[in-house]
Amino acid sequence: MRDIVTVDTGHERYDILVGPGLLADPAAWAGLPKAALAVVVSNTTVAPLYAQQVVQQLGTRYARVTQVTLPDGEAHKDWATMNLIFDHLLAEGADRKTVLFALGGGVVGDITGFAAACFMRGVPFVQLPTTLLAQVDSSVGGKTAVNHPLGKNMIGAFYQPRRVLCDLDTLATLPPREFSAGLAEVIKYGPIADMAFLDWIEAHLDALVAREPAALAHAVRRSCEIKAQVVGADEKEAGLRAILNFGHTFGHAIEAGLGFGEWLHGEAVGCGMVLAAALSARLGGVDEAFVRRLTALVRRAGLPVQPPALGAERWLSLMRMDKKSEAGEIRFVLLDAPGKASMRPAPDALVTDVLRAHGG
Ligand SMILES: NC(=O)c1ccc[n+]([C@@H]2O[C@H](COP(=O)([O-])OP(=O)(O)OC[C@H]3O[C@@H](n4cnc5c(N)ncnc54)[C@H](O)[C@@H]3O)[C@@H](O)[C@H]2O)c1
Ligand SMILES: O=C(O)C(=O)C[C@@H](O)[C@H](O)[C@H](O)COP(=O)(O)O
Ligand SMILES: [Zn+2]
Repeated sequence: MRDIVTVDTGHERYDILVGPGLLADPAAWAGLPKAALAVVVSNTTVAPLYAQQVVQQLGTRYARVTQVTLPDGEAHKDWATMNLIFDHLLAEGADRKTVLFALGGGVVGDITGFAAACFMRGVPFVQLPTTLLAQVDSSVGGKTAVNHPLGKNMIGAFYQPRRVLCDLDTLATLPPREFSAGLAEVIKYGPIADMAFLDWIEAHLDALVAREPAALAHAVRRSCEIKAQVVGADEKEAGLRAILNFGHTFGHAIEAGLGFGEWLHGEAVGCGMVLAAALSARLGGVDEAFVRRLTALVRRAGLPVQPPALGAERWLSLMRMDKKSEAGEIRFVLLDAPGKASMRPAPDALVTDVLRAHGG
């Protein structure tokens, strides 16, 4: 049993397959780009778990299959790690048709996608996401990047994958903290786009945490549907796509401010959504009851709701680095109403007041 969600940007079109057993299902691999060489990019944690079945599938379709194993962790989402992929591709005689397969979470997916965008000015790549976060968000939509010490995802490209295979079975080995981090991006889709989905998440959170297959399948499929629709309408974030950044202006400041890897991306986004909702309430978009509702859900998902105490000036300078800022003005994704969001500036005094009220 599998679901298919299609991303259509107007000039590129690809399928996201969602279901159990996809990595081992030959049908899921049919029709991928032809090449002499396929390269599986993974990391030291995921490769021992899943690379073998991927290599086995690819071995029936490509003359040669090689592997690059990257160090694990957000702290390694950088230029030096991406260079390991280029070193491998050049040493193995890769050409313009070589296909890269990103096997892992969002870190592997973002680095591999960016490497694919750059190598020989662009080679095809396929996303094989193995975390909840990667299945509901990062593998879809073509945002690829590495971090810079001064800012999150600062160097990157929009570059779409040829296919996304969300094998739900891989989620069985995910540590609970990482699973919670993925729930943050699932929850995100409710306040910004679909309040019925938020109701569903609240009602099925226990089933999700227990990783019940039907609940997981629905959460991944619905998340991908919402993301595919937004990306299809605004691939390069001219406007609408920014709603997918709800909670991220605060969240990325936490990640960069504490040093990448201290808080997980999903943890920072969960807390960031609470702050962004509180800021929205101060500006009249939602009421305090909605902020309490979202805070309770984020907490129930096992995510932090109290930001680190970075100090007002540090918060503001970190958030000014955000890619949505223009001419030094920070722009937040705020809720105009439950289920509806847009990008706007907010007065610094109000932002620091919200941070202070939450202990930041
Ligand atoms: N491109 C986008 O649109 C987008 C969207 C959201 C997040 N992101 C990025 O994604 C990254 C976060 O991704 P993430 O949460 O997947 O983190 P991650 O890639 O670091 O993976 C989390 C941890 O789980 C391990 N892991 C992965 N799959 C596993 C499995 N099946 N079993 C056991 N362990 C497994 C990984 O090795 C890692 O230690 C951040 O860098 C974030 O900026 C990008
Ligand atoms: O796909 C998008 O657009 C998003 O904003 C999804 C986010 O969850 C993701 O963390 C993304 O990488 C953030 O993008 P950035 O442009 O703020 O770096
Ligand atoms: Zn995110």
